[in-house]
Amino acid sequence: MSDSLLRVESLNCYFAGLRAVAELSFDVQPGEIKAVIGPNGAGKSTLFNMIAGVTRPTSGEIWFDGSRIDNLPTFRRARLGIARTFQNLQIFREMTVLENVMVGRHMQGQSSVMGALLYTPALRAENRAMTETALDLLARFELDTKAQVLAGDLSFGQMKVLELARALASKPRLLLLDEPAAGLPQAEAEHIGQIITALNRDGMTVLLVEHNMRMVMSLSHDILVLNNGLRIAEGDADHVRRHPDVLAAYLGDAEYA
Ligand SMILES: Nc1ncnc2c1ncn2[C@@H]1O[C@H](COP(=O)(O)OP(=O)(O)OP(=O)(O)O)[C@@H](O)[C@H]1O
Repeated sequence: MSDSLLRVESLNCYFAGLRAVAELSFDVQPGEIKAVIGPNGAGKSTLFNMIAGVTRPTSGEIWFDGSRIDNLPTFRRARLGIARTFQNLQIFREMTVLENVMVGRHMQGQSSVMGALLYTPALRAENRAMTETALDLLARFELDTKAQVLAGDLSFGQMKVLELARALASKPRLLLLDEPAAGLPQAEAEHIGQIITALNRDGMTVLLVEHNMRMVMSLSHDILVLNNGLRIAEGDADHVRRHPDVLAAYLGDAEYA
């Protein structure tokens, strides 16, 4: 569809003959929360990495807001408005919480290299504005009281929230969330789910990979199910939950109860 924010077309990824993603096509519409699920080894991370620009597709196309992006380096995709979080947190533990968010915010900074070297008034003003925006973000996630705390001293759940805040600091249009609930007890997973839902209500488009089925089923508008690199189902929670191929793929998987 032409009004998609993200379009994946006939995407393939082979690793030395092993098919990780095969002939995969799908759309993400602006304003939707779409989840990608599937058993271990289904190809979810490979797909995510191809969209973020970490893994090069063997063939196929990826389009973002009308532009083809599969040949662009990661930072160009980020500048176009794609932000991501990582399954294994990538927090700077020796930096403060505020500094971690500022790192994300600097992606959008406009000052020139010369301006940065001379620390011009324009850069000072930009930095001030960035700090305020970062503090606003932290307040939104109830982390403002921790702004000056070292990120490494946060609880695991707070680090997950911080990573989300940092991704948002670049003011993305598409948020790629790689297992945002991984490693969290259900109550904290629900808190993350509420944050994602609130962001989406404010207009954020989200594509997430997640094993926590309760979270996926409760917040996704659309769910894409992969198995062995292939799409086996796509649709809303009710459709996916009842799909015979999905049930067969997850047979014996305790997480999908
Ligand atoms: N860099 C790589 N080199 C070789 N094979 C890889 C590489 N990355 C992934 N694979 C293989 O591709 C297939 C898909 O893996 P992928 O990590 O994308 O699955 P996944 O759905 O994310 O699994 P999980 O839920 O366990 O994270 C697997 O068979 C995996 O072993």
